[in-house]
Amino acid sequence: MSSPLRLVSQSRCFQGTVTKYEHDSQVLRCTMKFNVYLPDIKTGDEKLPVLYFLSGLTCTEDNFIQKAGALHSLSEHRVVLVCPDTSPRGVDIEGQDDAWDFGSGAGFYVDATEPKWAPHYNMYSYVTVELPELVNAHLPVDPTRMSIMGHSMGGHGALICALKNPGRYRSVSVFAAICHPSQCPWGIKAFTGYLGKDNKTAWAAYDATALVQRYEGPRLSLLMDQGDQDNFLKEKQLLPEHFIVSVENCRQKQNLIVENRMRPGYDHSYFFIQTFVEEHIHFHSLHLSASI
Ligand SMILES: N[C@@H](CCC(=O)N[C@@H](CS)C(=O)NCC(=O)O)C(=O)O
Repeated sequence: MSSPLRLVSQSRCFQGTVTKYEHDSQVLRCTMKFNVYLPDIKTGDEKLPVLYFLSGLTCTEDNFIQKAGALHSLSEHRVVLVCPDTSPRGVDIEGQDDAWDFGSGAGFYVDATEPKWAPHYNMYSYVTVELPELVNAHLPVDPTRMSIMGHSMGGHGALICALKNPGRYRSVSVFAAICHPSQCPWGIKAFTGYLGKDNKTAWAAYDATALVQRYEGPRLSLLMDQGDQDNFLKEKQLLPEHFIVSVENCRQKQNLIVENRMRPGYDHSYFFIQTFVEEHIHFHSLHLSASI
């Protein structure tokens, strides 16, 4: 059987390769691209741990892999990186390109229920089911050693993927995550559009601050980084303080190992990510290599 993954481009980088693939997504009903960094495989049957990175608003599969400076560290720690896009592409939905914070480039990692968006905007199922199944089937990764990280909207995505799937991810880390989407302008706009204005139960099911309070599952390690000069923090788009209060109120808080860092002077940009990304890769590598 031929592979569903079509090779778009490939470049060597440190002791490994960056490859862009294209495939026909069933859950998004469109052609999607994603990037993979694969450290060199030493023996034929070797399987490496895998880290998913979810990007923020306006991003594609390229931002993190090109701008974060993470590949040297991934090569050293021998961890595979998978970077998906942030929304369905090339679909025909009226208004999808009207705003930078909704529609194209802003899928918000939910499965839409509003009829206009539901046929395509299913980024939650894409990043938690369809993409990992493809990666596990066609790349040399160990499906039992999987972690997730993200930035901004992708930080929200990483948190909900981990919290909604206890035990699936070994660790989760975020840069400047949208932590309480039900109560910030970006999240309210996205949830209203994709899930419906009055569907507050569905909103809570995709909201890290609501989900973490009810978390029941094995120990989960979370690393959170936030710059104190981040304009979106000042505009109350991110609300990490709400998430931390919810962690404190979780009945099983002994199972949530949260390290929350405020970084003086840093903003929301990839310069901030570059500064701390090695610490995140090291954090994930420890969890991915631990025997459990
Ligand atoms: N639309 C605004 C803000 C978008 C923005 O800051 N996006 C963040 C994620 S929320 C990002 O990662 N942008 C892409 C980049 O910096 O490479 C702009 O373009 O200035």
